[in-house]
Amino acid sequence: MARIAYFGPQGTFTEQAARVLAAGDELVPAETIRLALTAVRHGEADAACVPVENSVEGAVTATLDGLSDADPLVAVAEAILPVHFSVLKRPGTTEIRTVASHPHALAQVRDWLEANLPGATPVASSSTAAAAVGVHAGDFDAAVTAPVAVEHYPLEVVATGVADVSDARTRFLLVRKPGELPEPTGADRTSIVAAAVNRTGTLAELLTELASRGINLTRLDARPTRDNFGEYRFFIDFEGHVAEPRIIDALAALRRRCRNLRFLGSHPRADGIRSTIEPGADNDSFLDATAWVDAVRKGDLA
Ligand SMILES: O=C(O)C(=O)C[C@]1(C(=O)O)C=C[C@@H](O)C=C1
Repeated sequence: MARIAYFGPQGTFTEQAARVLAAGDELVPAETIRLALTAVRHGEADAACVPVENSVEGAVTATLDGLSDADPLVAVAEAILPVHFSVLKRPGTTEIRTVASHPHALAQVRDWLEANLPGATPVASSSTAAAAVGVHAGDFDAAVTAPVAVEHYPLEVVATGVADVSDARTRFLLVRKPGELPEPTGADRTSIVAAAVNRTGTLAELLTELASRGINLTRLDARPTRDNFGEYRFFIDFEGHVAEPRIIDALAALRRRCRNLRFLGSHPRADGIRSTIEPGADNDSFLDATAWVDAVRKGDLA
């Protein structure tokens, strides 16, 4: 049985995602995203389940930074879960003055809190479940949590189905040390992090390498390189799999252009959306073009 570290403690949305991505495996909570990733790097876990992007609040920066620093890890699977929160309080609490949660969660219920708990001060916690632990310990009056949290902590439900945006979703990754890649399915996502040299037009040039090969982006985030103020690295997700000739061609071109390029994985998309293939940018066209050049080099064609 594989050992899967997840961003915990028990009762987070990430635990729910881990149950989808690693059904039947041993799930081990880690207090932070960084610790979940470190457990894999140190060989204490075979894989880690971490949140990567939310449809309302955007990138989970701790995951992006955690994947681009230290030893490489690659994503081998993803899950997308709907995100509706429960608000829980300590039994017997009559006045809610503080309400705690993960910053991503608080950002997704701002309107609800303003309308329903206008006097309460929002407080950031390391995860939604950590907020529930804090309420139980008496540190806060209420917590914004995943619906399953109430099964783990002896708290009282104030409200369920709380979400400012009704179809909010979070995407989670299962990451492991580089090794065998998942097979291509035609509905795949590839992720990279690219640091380009800091001069006019470099980001446009990187994106053009993808666009000119008909590769559709699914996400673009920038994070500071940290060593030089004003310099960024770009997290780029796009349709396709590293086993495909069109993607191989694009990655080789990016490798030439980047100061630093890290491959973060190719895996099936949770939503099953198949790659958009532009005319002339299908894999057969790339194979045919390479075969033509080979024939020219051998003197068989001109
Ligand atoms: O705290 C949790 O329950 C998490 O799994 C983290 C997280 C996030 O990072 O976005 C996951 C889903 C929700 O969007 C809120 C919080």
